[in-house]
Amino acid sequence: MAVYTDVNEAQLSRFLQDYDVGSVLSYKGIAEGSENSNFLLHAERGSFILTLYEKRVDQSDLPFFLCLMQHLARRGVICPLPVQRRDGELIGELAGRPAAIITFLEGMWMRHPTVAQCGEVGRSLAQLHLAGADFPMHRANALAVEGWRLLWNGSRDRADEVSPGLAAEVEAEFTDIETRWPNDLPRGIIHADLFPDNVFFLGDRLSGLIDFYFACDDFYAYDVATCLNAWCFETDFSFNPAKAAALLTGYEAVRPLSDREKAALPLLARGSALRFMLTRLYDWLTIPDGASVQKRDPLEYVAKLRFHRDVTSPSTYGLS
Ligand SMILES: Nc1ncnc2c1ncn2[C@@H]1O[C@H](COP(=O)(O)OP(=O)(O)O)[C@@H](O)[C@H]1O
Ligand SMILES: N[C@@H](CCOP(=O)(O)O)C(=O)O
Repeated sequence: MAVYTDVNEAQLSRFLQDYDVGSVLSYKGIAEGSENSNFLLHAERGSFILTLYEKRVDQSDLPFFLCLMQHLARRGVICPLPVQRRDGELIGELAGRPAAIITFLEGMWMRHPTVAQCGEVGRSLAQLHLAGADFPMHRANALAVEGWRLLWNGSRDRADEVSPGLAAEVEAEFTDIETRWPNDLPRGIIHADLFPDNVFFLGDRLSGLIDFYFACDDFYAYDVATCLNAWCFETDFSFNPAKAAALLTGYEAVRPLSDREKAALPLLARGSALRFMLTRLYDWLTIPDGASVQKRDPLEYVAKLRFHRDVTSPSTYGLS
């Protein structure tokens, strides 16, 4: 689910008086998503997504996320455009939560993306990186290497409940990854969560990137590594080299990777797999069974971690 906070008609009508979108025609909660409460809103002047920001989002980050979407949309990235209130602000308050309206994007996310769609994602990711280069705001990656430790401290003692031996395996990963993590690769604004459920398609044409609520400053190649993990493995967790080659070729058609970025990819992909394994593990152990939030399988990311651990050359990903 992703409606944690309910909104009644009177509250919504009052909220919309601060916007120039006309009156409500209809609205309904959206089940997908996990962080915030989202509603599909049909108003007299169009269709929008209404988001109420919940506790997992730090309110002080909201101007960064919304101004970033505005910046990227103005530079041609196909992403939602936040709607300005009459007073020029992007954030209001609804049902006691900070709230915003963004434009609705047509399309569907792909549960089984094709090789061609992976190429489109690579291309769009590189466009996002270039378009974000002159964005004046900054946000440190709260889920960079140091942040992983905090998550791990909250789950280490129970990790073996999920898979025997997992605690020792993850400890060894931390030691290796923390020691070897690069500190001087090209960096800038990254999406940081560009999974298939955050990318819409109309056929093979990419029609939108959404969910910028993990966006931050970090290595561009780390964002590429996250996409390799999210897009280029099959449901049995096997790696699909054709999808990886297409994703990287699409990316490099817009922003070529340097030799150092390419050489770092196996380690970055391992680190990214560890990051998503840790958030999933934490949720797996802390969200009660039967809660309406969808829990994602941490073992999927253990399998990806193991795959990258054995990669000795970026050529495995289709790079020369
Ligand atoms: N701009 C948009 N256009 C169309 N649908 C959207 C848009 N933004 C969000 N959605 C819908 O809302 C769902 C949840 O959005 P998302 O930003 O991923 O939420 P969360 O941050 O809670 O994970 C998406 O899966 C999609 O169905
Ligand atoms: N993509 C992450 C979870 C974040 O969920 P989202 O609904 O905000 O995209 C994962 O798969 O672990």
